[in-house]
Amino acid sequence: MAELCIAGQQIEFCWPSQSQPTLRIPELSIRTGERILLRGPSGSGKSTLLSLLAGVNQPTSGTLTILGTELHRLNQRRRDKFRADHIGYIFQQFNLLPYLSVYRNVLLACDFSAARKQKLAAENLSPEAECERLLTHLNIPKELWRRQAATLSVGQQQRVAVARALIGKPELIIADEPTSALDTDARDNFLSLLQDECQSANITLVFVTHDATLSHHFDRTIELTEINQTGVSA
Ligand SMILES: Nc1ncnc2c1ncn2[C@@H]1O[C@H](COP(=O)(O)OP(=O)(O)OP(=O)(O)O)[C@@H](O)[C@H]1O
Repeated sequence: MAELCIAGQQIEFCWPSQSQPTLRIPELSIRTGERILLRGPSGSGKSTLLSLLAGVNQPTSGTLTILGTELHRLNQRRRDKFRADHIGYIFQQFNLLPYLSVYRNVLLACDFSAARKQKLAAENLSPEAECERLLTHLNIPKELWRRQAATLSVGQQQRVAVARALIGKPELIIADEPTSALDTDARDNFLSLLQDECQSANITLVFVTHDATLSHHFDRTIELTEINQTGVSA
């Protein structure tokens, strides 16, 4: 059986301010290298589940293992390090540092992770060379690399955020609706580039969207309303 990147049993999560759990998921298995579309209506708990996968929040009960590690057993400092080393996160609003250059924004992910730098070094790559390869593959013209990130278009910022998530080949990429501001052509192009990079490095991808028309880009779609036994709350 293929190795699991994500394995969860009886995962339950309740926000401290809420009386009912947002998530109650009996079983969640995602194989290494699988590219998953996670879908569900607004308020169904997609971002909440991503926060558990990234170790930002911990399940209230049950077990959740990411790359063989139960993140809730780590202290905050080791969880942050685990995330920097092994997980690339693409946020809905990209979260680039607006006054830093495109180039520095991408390299930042390596500044925070010796493991990412080591992985590149093992392939005789410098972070700078990999940054340039990714920006080129993601169609960011060279004349933009020294510009402040905030001066780029939304679509360009989105691709810079992908380069930052991918640099140093983390094992897991989590993307929280990064395509919502794109038109259909730009979205398909963006997804193809992201998929290419994940496929070539055997990176597991968990990609959240409302949009069912994107499912053909992925190996498998998980409908949150089907696996979550609390039902939809919105
Ligand atoms: N920080 C928080 N504190 C308390 N409750 C929260 C918090 N974040 C989310 N929730 C609640 O958890 C439930 C699921 O929210 P979540 O953001 O995970 O849904 P979603 O599926 O990602 O929605 P959307 O598609 O609109 O982004 C909602 O009822 C929401 O009110």
